[in-house]
Order: sequence, then structure tokens, then C-alpha cells
Amino acid sequence: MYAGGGLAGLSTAKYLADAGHQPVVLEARDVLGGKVAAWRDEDGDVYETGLHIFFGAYPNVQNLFGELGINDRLQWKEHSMIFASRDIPGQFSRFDFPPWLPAPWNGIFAILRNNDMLTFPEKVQFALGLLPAIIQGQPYVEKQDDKTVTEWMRQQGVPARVNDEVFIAMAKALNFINPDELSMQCVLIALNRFLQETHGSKMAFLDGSPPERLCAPMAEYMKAKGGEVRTGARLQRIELDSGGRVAGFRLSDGSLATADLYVSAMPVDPLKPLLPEAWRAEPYFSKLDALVGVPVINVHIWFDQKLSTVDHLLFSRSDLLSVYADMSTCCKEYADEERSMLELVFAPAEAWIGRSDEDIIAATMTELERLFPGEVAADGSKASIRKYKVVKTPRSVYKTVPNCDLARPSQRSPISNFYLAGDFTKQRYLASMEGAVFSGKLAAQAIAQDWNGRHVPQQHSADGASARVDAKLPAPQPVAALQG
Ligand SMILES: Cc1cc2nc3c(=O)[nH]c(=O)nc-3n(C[C@H](O)[C@H](O)[C@H](O)COP(=O)(O)OP(=O)(O)OC[C@H]3O[C@@H](n4cnc5c(N)ncnc54)[C@H](O)[C@@H]3O)c2cc1C
Repeated sequence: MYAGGGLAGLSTAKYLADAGHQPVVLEARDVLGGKVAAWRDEDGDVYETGLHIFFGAYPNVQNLFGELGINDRLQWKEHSMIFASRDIPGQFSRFDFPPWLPAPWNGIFAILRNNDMLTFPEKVQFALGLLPAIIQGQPYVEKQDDKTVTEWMRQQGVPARVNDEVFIAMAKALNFINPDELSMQCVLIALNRFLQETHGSKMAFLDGSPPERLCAPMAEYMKAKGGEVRTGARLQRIELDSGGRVAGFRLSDGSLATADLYVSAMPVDPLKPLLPEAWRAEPYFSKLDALVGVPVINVHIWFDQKLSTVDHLLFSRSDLLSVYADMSTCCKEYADEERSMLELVFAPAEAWIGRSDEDIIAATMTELERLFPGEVAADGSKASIRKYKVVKTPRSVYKTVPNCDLARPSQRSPISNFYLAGDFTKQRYLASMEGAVFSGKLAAQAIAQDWNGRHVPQQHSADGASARVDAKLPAPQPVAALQG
């Protein structure tokens, strides 16, 4: 029984269905996908919770697409990173990764070739700052969770301009916050993947609405194996038995959903208030208090004409915006040769999440004036807005501030019949679609290990006692089959 029909819940269910279980996914909303959820407006146009990019460094997502037979739905773009100029309106600067060079040389080549953003001495100083990470590897990366990106830059003697030119954009893209808040560990994890894997930073767009093009095939796959998906089924209380284990999920309609095993694949913010009092003293659960979702806003503007955009993700490097794309060019289902639809991530959004849609659109238009000086005017006197949609997520992915990595829980909880999945749970891919899918796979793997019928699993009880748990479930497939 799984609460949460985002990518983590669907991934857990998919991999447990593969292992012979009959998962039931309970999703509170009437749409699957969670942070990749999307809707259609009265014209049939899609608007989304977030502009989503898939990276080459997402092996579990790519395996999943392969297993579902939907590889062709990923629209891979040129291997480049494109940044708007901070000083010259309408100018862009590219980092092009040559296809004929393997990692890390393709990345080094791309950085050395770009002279618009950093000078050669600044690149050298940044590379020197990174030396400890290159020499000491993962232990060093983990230690950097105690400082922000800005603090790390200062400590390593990296010029402040490197922070301003590159890392404001990167921090906003990674976690919707600025580098003076983001943990340096987060940046090093991303850089590591991008520099170690030849295609790590290559980007793809899904070819249409995520609930239809990705979540539906996941749901169909597990349903074909005996699973079930119920939308509009909101978990309201976790009922316990006399031993402190889960006895059932009480739903908001008053019904009690029962099963052999329970998984929460909800985001950390709605999970915390649902944790039973009896579990709260356990550090595994109490430390979740340190994880808090960050606000973000996703803006869609449909224009009456085609703007001069490219078929790629763009880093806006503007104060209020993070990344954006012309979805009428980048995404097959949203294609329109005559008119643009810009999808833009508005971040940091703390000060804006309570503001009206009109205010947010007006602020976005002012930023767009700089990005499209010949085509967009804030007063709408150039390209006109046909319509817009603003989707606010007051608590999105967990805010990756220093020291919060320690609070991320493993998928196996101290309660023997309760597991966690979700991008915030411990896995090596941060809060991302890859992290969500991988967390589901790890939760399925933990369940398979604990309930494989060949041994009685250890109960990791809050009081440290080991209790017997009946292995009632069908024997799953070998655990190795679940690994990414
Ligand atoms: C604006 C934006 C842009 C993003 N861009 C990218 C990107 O480019 N690349 C990338 O990799 N990642 C990106 N992400 C992050 C990515 O979307 C998430 O990391 C991932 O989708 C999280 O999946 P999840 O299953 O862990 O959580 P969620 O998607 O939040 O799913 C949790 C589910 O639980 C449900 N739920 C909540 N409470 C209950 C309850 N009481 N009972 C039952 N169900 C409940 C929710 O409705 C939801 O469906 C972006 C996120 C946002 C918001």
C-alpha cells in the first residue's frame, strides 16, 4: 500500500510489481505525478507544475524508460549549456561539449572555449579550488555539506565573480535558491556527475504532458501485473497496532486501507504531521524536521508570435527567473511554428509565493524584456500575451541547505512494515526525478530484501529490540534484478 503517486511512489510500485507484489497506489489528488503533474486548460493546452529536464546522468530514469518501452519520448538536445548574458540584453553564451571527446575532457574543452563568462585566470582559480574534490573524491564532497556555495568559494579563494557569473544560475537551477543558501555538497555532486560522465550534462525534454507520457505508462505497467492506482485517495492518519506497527492507512473519506506492507512516497512536508506520536521520538523520524520544501513558481506565457528562441533549455541569469524554454520549439506535443509558449521557473520564490498571478506575470515580463529586447516589452506593446498560467508550489523539493543531508532517511524505516520513498530520502541523486525514481527502486529493493521468504527480516524497532515479522508476501525476484 503506497501513499503518493509521484515518480517515487510509481517507481516503488513498478519495481515491486516486477518482484511479484500487488501494489496499491493511493494518490491524494485526481492526477498522478506530484511535482511532475500537469493539467489541460479549456483549449487543451498543457500547463505543468515544473519545467522538467532529464539529464544524461540519470541512469535509473533511462532504464525505466527502456523497461516501459518509451525511450523515444525523450527528446535529446545538443550537448550544450546556454546562458543569457547578464550585461548585454538578448545575448547568449554557450558551453558546447564536443561529441568526439570523452569525459572529463569534453567538459574541460567546453569551459576553456567559453570566454564570455569567465576569464582564463578565473577559470584557473576555480580549477585550483576544486583540486581537493578531485584528489580526495567522495569523502571530501560529503564534508562540504557544512557550508554554503558562497562560503566554499571564499574558503577556496575562488573570485566572487565566479559565484556571480556561474553559481547563482546553477544554484537556482539545482534547488531554486541562491548560492548563499545552497549546500556546496549539492553543487559538487552535480559537477561530479557532469564531469565524470561523457553524456552526464546532456539534456532531454519529455515529448509531452508528464502524467500522460510518463506516469500513465508506469501505472499501466504495474496494473498489468496486478497492481492498482486510486486517485482522490488522501492518507489522513497512520493507524497503529498494539506493537506500534502500521495497522492501516486511514483515508480522508474515513475508510481504512489495509495491506501487508506500507510505503509513504509523499513529500516530506505533508508526511511529518501524519507521523504517529509513538514514532516521533525515534531519531529516524524526528530528524525529518530539518527537511523543509522550498517554494517555487512555474510560469507559462503563450505569445501571439514566435520569439527568436532556440531548441534548448536556457539559463536566464535574471534576478527573478531561473531556467526557461520555448516549449513550442522544444517539446513535440506543444509544438507551434507560429507562436511561442515560454515555460519559466520563477525562483527564488519565497517573496513571491503569496503574490497574485498578475504581479508574477508583470515581474516576469520585465525580466523577459531583457532576454528578448527586440520582441518583448513589459507593457505588452511588442509581442502580446494570448494567455498565461501560473502554478505555485509553496513546498517543493527539500531546501538543500548546509547539514540537511544528515536528516535524509534511508528507505527502510525502524518500523518493520513501513518504508519511505521520495526524492528527499537517502540516495545519491539529490532531489530530482532521478532521485525520486531511484528512491522507489531502493524502497522496492529494501522490501524485497526484508520479505524475500528465505529469512525472517530484522525488525529495526524504535526500542532496539528485534521482533519476528511474518513473511506473508510472495517471494520476490532476486534483489539484483532491481539494481540500477
Ligand atoms: C518547478 C520544478 C521544476 C523541477 N525541475 C526538475 C528538473 O528539471 N529535473 C529534475 O530531475 N527534477 C526537477 N524537479 C524535481 C522533481 O520534480 C522532483 O524531485 C520529483 O518529481 C519528486 O518526486 P516524488 O515522487 O519524490 O514527490 P512528489 O512528486 O511530490 O510526489 C508525492 C505525491 O504524494 C502525494 N501526496 C501528498 N500528500 C498525500 C496524502 N496525504 N495522501 C496521498 N498522497 C499524497 C502528492 O499529491 C504527490 O502526488 C522540479 C520540481 C519542480 C517543482
